[in-house]
Amino acid sequence: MGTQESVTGFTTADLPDGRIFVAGAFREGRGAEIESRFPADNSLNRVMREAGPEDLDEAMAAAQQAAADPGWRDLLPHRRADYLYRIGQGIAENADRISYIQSRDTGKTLRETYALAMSAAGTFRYYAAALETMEESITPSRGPWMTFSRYEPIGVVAAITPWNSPIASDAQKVAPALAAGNAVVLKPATWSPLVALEFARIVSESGLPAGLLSVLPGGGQTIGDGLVSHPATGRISFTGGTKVGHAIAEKAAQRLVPVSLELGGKSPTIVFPDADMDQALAGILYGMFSSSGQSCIAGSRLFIHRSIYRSFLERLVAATKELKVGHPFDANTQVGPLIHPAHVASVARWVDVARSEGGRILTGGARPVGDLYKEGYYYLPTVIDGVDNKATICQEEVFGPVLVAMPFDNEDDVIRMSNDNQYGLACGVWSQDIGRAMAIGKAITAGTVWINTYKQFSISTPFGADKESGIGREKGLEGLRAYMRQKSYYLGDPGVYLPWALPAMKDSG
Ligand SMILES: NC(=O)C1=CN([C@@H]2O[C@H](COP(=O)(O)OP(=O)(O)OC[C@H]3O[C@@H](n4cnc5c(N)ncnc54)[C@H](O)[C@@H]3O)[C@@H](O)[C@H]2O)C=CC1
Ligand SMILES: CN(C=O)/C=C(\CC(=O)O)C(=O)O
Repeated sequence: MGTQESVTGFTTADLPDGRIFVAGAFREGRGAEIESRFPADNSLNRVMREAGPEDLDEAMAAAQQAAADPGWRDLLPHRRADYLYRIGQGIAENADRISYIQSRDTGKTLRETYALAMSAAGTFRYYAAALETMEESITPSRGPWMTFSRYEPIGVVAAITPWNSPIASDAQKVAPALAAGNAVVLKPATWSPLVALEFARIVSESGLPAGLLSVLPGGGQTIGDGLVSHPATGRISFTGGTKVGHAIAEKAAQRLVPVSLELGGKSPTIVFPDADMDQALAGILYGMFSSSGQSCIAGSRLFIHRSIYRSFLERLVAATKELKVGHPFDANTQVGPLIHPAHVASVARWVDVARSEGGRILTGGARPVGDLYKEGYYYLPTVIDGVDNKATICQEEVFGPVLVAMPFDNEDDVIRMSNDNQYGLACGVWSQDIGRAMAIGKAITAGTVWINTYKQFSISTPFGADKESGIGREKGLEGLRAYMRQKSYYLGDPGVYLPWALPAMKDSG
């Protein structure tokens, strides 16, 4: 793979050395030994030790101490912003390196991982700017006092992230949590431990006081569960699968710890006959098969109006066959490998489920063959039809490059089918009748509606959903408030003496 590696300007020597980041220092973890491997060819990234329970306890103690330190707790917002600006600048200056490390971690293409790195840099800049401009609120007085809200830090935030877009999801939690004046203990996914450690290096170089961030790669059942259960955890911010989200929410409920949950999806995309077909085709391919389909918002259920079903589906299948499935370092690659062999097997099992339900595999449905693919964790972009919306393959999240297409007859029909699903994360509508598209978007249960576009993100726009797709919102100012505690103040007017009892109630007789 040397030739591919050389195009990056980096080698595996540039990968983080695998030490975890605890209370401002890098050191070997005291947990299990793991291997991090490159999904493109199964080559070794690092052998490292994950965090152990002792590391978690030390990180949490340091976080508590750092959060309570007046030097941080009482720091004025624009001074906290200085740290976030420095971290954002550090990420931007190291974007190529972060991109390489994240690609080695996850198998995502360099184009995708560079975009995620710059997204993370923008996230830190956005929340720094928010800190400098966010206003508190004086509420209309209803008595001889002035009323206003103050927003205070929570204390220690447990941030738990998935493997599909680690640097972006790490930043979307750590930046607002620090901006709000908290300390953060971050646990990245077991399958993508390295880029979070590069992130830790950049944060460390920003001069952020020790203890305010620790990064503990470790198992979900050990470090993840330990974070959720730890008495010092004041808020849990989780992104991952719905099943784990439920488990975390149940644990958090025992201590009434607030949670934000960014979970799974099975998002519908709808194509009307008046859509710009070329635009819709490009958007649907990107919305489904970029990130190799490993995206929470992947448009994995495609509803095509019956009048154009055959013609549009034929174009879609032909275009899917043309997608470049290749090495993540190849600039022409559109679809790279999946994260892990176990995930390839999971995706293949879902395609077998579709077959068992009468699904027709119109393209894909297998691993690619050829020297390039034999060591990597590849799976072909797959399009299936011939099943109805009640089928398991239409109800469950695959989190891989598998699209299911179905016809619809009218707006009521497609709204009903779109909502007939446990998830409610996102939806896409392709129509040049914007009034209709807005009405469809309003009627579908989804946290994000894309109209004549798809899978576009902005840190200034809240993201999240309901039903089995989560609780709460990330990004935007809502994403900042989530890491604060609102406190109401009543400031009594001078010289006003409160009557002993409230004015007598009017005689109700
Ligand atoms: N809604 C959103 O914004 C996003 C949602 N996702 C979802 O994430 C999933 C794929 O990511 P995975 O890492 O496979 O999800 P996962 O749920 O298996 O793991 C997510 C994180 O939780 C940890 N974890 C696992 N069990 C835990 C437990 N009992 N207690 C605490 N932590 C635990 C894991 O180690 C990992 O760090 C998909 O369902 C996808 O839809 C992914 C990206 C964005
Ligand atoms: C939530 N989200 C982006 O904000 C999801 C993404 C892209 C990313 O993580 O940046 C995804 O699932 O691919």
